[in-house]
Amino acid sequence: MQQTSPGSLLTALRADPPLVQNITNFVAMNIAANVLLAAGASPAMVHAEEEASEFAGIARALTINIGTLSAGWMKGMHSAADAANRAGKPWVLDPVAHYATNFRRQAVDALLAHRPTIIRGNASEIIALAGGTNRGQGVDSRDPVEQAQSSARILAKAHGAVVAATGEIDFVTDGERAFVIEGGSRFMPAVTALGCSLTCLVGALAAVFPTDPLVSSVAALTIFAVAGENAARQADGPGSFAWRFLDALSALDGPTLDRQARIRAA
Ligand SMILES: Nc1ncnc2c1ncn2[C@@H]1O[C@H](COP(=O)(O)OP(=O)(O)O)[C@@H](O)[C@H]1O
Ligand SMILES: Cc1ncsc1CCOP(=O)(O)O
Ligand SMILES: [Mg+2]
Repeated sequence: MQQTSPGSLLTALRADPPLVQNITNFVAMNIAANVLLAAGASPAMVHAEEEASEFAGIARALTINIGTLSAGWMKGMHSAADAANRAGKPWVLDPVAHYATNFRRQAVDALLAHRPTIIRGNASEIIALAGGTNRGQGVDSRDPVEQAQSSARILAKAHGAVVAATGEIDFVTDGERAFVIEGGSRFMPAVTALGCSLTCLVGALAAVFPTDPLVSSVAALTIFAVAGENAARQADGPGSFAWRFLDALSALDGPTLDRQARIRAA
């Protein structure tokens, strides 16, 4: 097992569970916290403007998601992103349905000014963020990841961030290097907030290996791909898939992850 393989990073996460602050949405809070616990991390859903920046000083990584945005939450997001940057900690942006309304578009523009370490979105969100025409509907993607790859590369260069575009396959790039990760299950987009939960896991892996957020992002995407594949084997539909996914995440170990990983340079 290489020192930076997904399996070795999962083992490192379990050995020293990172505290991850998530400013996420009402839909995602519960499942995302359970996903982080099943993976072995310590989640904390902390968004109030009175404490968000103080907490960012304690946590090893921060994730910000605009899924159920309101004006009060924006203040917490800005102060937490500032605090994470000042402390040199990685933070991840999930621009949920940012193309849907002016409020969301403006919020994402303002958050991008804080220079996220990693941006994780579905294919439609990544295409739209780079100014392309997308077919997304609300929070749901309707574009193939293949079409988001050039957008992801453009965004990565423009914002100095790692950019992950997810869907049936996943694509991740820092603007120079790029990888495709295969796996997962058709049930995944049928369970709400799994993408939001993945964003939180991307934060957890960035905390474990902050020196190379592309490598840590590949690990997080691979963990989801392999756990999703394993959970789907016995799932009857989205309901049983959801609990089997948590079980598959918690059962996954480093060597198994590396054995099942399907990652290729792109
Ligand atoms: N059709 C699919 N087949 C396999 N995995 C999928 C599929 N659609 C999404 N996924 C996986 O589901 C997770 C969430 O991605 P996605 O659905 O793109 O995000 P979001 O929930 O933000 O729209 C990722 O791990 C992705 O690889
Ligand atoms: C349904 C919904 N509505 C606002 S946020 C949200 C959850 C979106 O989760 P995901 O982006 O992971 O599909
Ligand atoms: Mg999403």
